[in-house]
Amino acid sequence: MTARETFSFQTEGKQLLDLMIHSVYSNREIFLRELISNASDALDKLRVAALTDEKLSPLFADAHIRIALDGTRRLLSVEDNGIGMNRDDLIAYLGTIAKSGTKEFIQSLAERREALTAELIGQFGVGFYSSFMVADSVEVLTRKAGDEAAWLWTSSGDGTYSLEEASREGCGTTVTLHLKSPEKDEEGPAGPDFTDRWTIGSIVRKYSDFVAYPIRMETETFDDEGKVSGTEDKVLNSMKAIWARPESEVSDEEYREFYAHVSRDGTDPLRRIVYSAEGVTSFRALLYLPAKAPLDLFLREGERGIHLYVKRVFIMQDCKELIPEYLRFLRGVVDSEDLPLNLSREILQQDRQIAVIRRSLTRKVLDELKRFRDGDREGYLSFWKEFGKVLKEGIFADERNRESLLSLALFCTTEREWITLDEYLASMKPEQKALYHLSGGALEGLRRSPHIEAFRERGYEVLLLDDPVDDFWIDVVDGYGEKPFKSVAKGTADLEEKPEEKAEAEEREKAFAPLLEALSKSLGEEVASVRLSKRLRASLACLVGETHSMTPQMEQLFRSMGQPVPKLKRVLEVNGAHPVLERLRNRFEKDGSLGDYPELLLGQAILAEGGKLADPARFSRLVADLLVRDLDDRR
Ligand SMILES: Nc1ncnc2c1ncn2[C@@H]1O[C@H](COP(=O)(O)OP(=O)(O)OP(=O)(O)O)[C@@H](O)[C@H]1O
Repeated sequence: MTARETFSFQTEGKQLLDLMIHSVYSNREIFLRELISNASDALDKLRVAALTDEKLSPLFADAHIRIALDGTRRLLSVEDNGIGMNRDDLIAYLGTIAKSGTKEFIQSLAERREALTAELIGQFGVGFYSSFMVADSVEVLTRKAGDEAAWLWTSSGDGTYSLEEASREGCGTTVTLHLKSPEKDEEGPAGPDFTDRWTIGSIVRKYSDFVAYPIRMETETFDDEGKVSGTEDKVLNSMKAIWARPESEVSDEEYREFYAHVSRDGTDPLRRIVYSAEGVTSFRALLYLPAKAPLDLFLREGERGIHLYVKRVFIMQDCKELIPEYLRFLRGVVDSEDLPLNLSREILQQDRQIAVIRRSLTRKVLDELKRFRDGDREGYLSFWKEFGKVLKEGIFADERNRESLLSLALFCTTEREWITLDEYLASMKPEQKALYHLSGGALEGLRRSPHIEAFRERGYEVLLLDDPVDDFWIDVVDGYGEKPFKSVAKGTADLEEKPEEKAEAEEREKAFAPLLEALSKSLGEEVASVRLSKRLRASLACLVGETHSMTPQMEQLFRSMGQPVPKLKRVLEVNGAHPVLERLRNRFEKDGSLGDYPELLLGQAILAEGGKLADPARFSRLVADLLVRDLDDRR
């Protein structure tokens, strides 16, 4: 036997424990749900391991979870005969927080010294550590399936834990909580008594009724006269797969609890999708739209939450193949009637039936989202604000459902907030030829951009695409509702002109030609060319891309990813009707000089679109020189 060793929790583990111990969280009973979920996961893991390892298969017998209570010593234990943990597992799983996102989140909470509220707890799975909300100390006695050695992990939540070799009959894990005494407990003697059988029974039924393994608890038996005659193990949960029951027979409460179980999210979901497909491929699905985006939504290794079952038997967690990447925020289960039980991750990728399930689920989810959009716009908007960015990835990636996804998207425009493309089309001017849009930067900047001036003047609404992902899909989509998409910051503005405007523009073109050529020459490699603008009204200058060129934001993104990108050259458009241009032309015609104006015009156009100057110090010097000259002139 090895001696007892003491370890420190990893920093974030300490911080999480600290938050758990010192926060008053009204819903502390969820610690039991967390322990039961872990036990149920451990049984799932053993069952799956036993499928491929013959030595383990006899171990998966009489799979169960057992709760034991001792009121005198204030003990509560949750025991399972699942996969168990070895020494390394204990250090890796109970000494560290492995989940990406959670770590950063805890750190930022601890730095801000923010109290752990139900809302915050909801944003990450509280897991095993939640035991410390109700216990002074916790013991974990565990033995990994296939191992002889067992281990005892103990901690009082004070920043350290200890490990020592121990013995345990059979594989599995027993988590024993030394419950806080009522005097030390924040809720005092009036709080729930977690050693009371009735209390525990109702907590189990409330949160864990559908757990697929029996949750047993020793219960007193009574003789005919009502006297305690002994004890026996009673099963507390119904074990009914919630998705296999008709929707009308399941209460909202049960659906909510199941969501908490599969998602480990403490916030109620926004909506559920219950789906049953019959035919060549039969399956049932119970999916949820979470209310809040998880912390790892944009991390490559983030969790993808659909669990796969075959004929009510758990097969695997986070089955990525069941839904497209852009629906990765969905949580829930899919239960197939036809797939084999011994599915491996490799087989999954090529399985034809999985592909059929994915197509059918995608269609169903998109239909449900349309219903959501039409039936509860406010709710849908809150969904869109959390997950719209992810759905928009689908516009790019899923050609088959592109039209549907476009119809689901909400946009802010120069005139309105959060409208659909159909709403945009419905209020379009009759002569308007395209769905105009502008991308790059934050909404406020876009709203003030010089590029939109002529469009606004004509009453054309411009879609403001402020998500970086917009630059990707907008390039692959031809149009919507038979109208093309057109950037107001690319190509020449093809706004129709009245005959007198046309004549005036031609006149101006001629008059400005020599100046434009000289400006273009002076700016050299900085711009593709300099031309008179049809889109500017009040502003002096702006930069526009070629019709199919990258936006500056995309250029920056590719560069930051280390990809070689040719330098983007854009056209400098100047406003011929602006007094500065008029005066510059006079000066140029008089003595052929341009002074610092080419650089000033270019810098000014970059600043107006919220861009970054290559040499801000130099630009600021040029402006200062200009100010001196102006002030000198006034002396
Ligand atoms: N009863 C158990 N049997 C085997 N392993 C367990 C058991 N309880 C916990 N573990 C291991 O410890 C890990 C950490 O558990 P914890 O409850 O903190 O987080 P989690 O279950 O992974 O995530 P969540 O935050 O979603 O609860 C688990 O992932 C699992 O590997």
